[in-house]
Amino acid sequence: MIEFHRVSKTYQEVRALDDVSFSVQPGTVTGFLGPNGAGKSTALRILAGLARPTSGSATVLGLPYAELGHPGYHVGTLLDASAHHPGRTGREVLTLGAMLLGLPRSRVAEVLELVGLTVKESRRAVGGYSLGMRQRLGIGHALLGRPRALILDEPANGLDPQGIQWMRGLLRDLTEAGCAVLLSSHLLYEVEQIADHIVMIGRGRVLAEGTVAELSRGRGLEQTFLDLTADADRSLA
Ligand SMILES: Nc1ncnc2c1ncn2[C@@H]1O[C@H](COP(=O)(O)OP(=O)(O)OP(=O)(O)O)[C@@H](O)[C@H]1O
Repeated sequence: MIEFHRVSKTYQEVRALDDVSFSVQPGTVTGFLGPNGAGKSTALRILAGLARPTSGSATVLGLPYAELGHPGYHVGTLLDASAHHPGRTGREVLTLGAMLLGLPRSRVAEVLELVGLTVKESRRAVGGYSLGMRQRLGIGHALLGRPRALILDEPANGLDPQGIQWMRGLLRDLTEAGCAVLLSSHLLYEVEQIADHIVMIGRGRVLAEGTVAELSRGRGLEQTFLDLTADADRSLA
């Protein structure tokens, strides 16, 4: 459902992505893990049509994002939880999103409930939201059109343990309904709790992919991650 095929991206001197290929199947959560600067956001931005690959292709439902008709009905994106205007209320942000998609206002109330924001909170300006509340709002915004694919950049940032548990439940419900979820993080523990499948990236290259059990190799995901990213650093030093 989500497919990266030999994607490379170069910014002047920096090779942010180097021949990246992997796919995300319907009904699964894929955790996209990598240290700072590994290329995660670049890959997700390319998938969401916000940056062009230097070569290769990234598609959702077989098409590049820009070629999807009514993308909000197919793909939900959360790339920056702080992207919304700080002076707007959470309810206004969702209402504008619903209007753009031609959805009834009743969808706003449904989404608020889905992401656990109260009526009172929804009437406050987003500038006064905690990071966790902004993440919930951003996830709600991504879900407005009931998309079949979700792209989430660092959605666990700022969520407390209850928030992580809530997100795990939400993503489980979505994947049971057939949704494909790609989420990036450098928070290993959170990804381990949430993802069915993991793609590890370092220095713009896919270092490994598989289930948590496969990648843990009996020594834990964290050790695998540290070893692989150190090897990638050494090979490019
Ligand atoms: N617009 C840009 N112009 C120049 N270089 C960029 C640009 N965007 C990203 N880069 C570089 O590309 C590389 C990958 O960055 P990217 O933000 O994709 O990594 P990341 O894995 O998301 O990191 P983090 O976990 O810190 O958010 C970095 O070296 C970064 O400096």
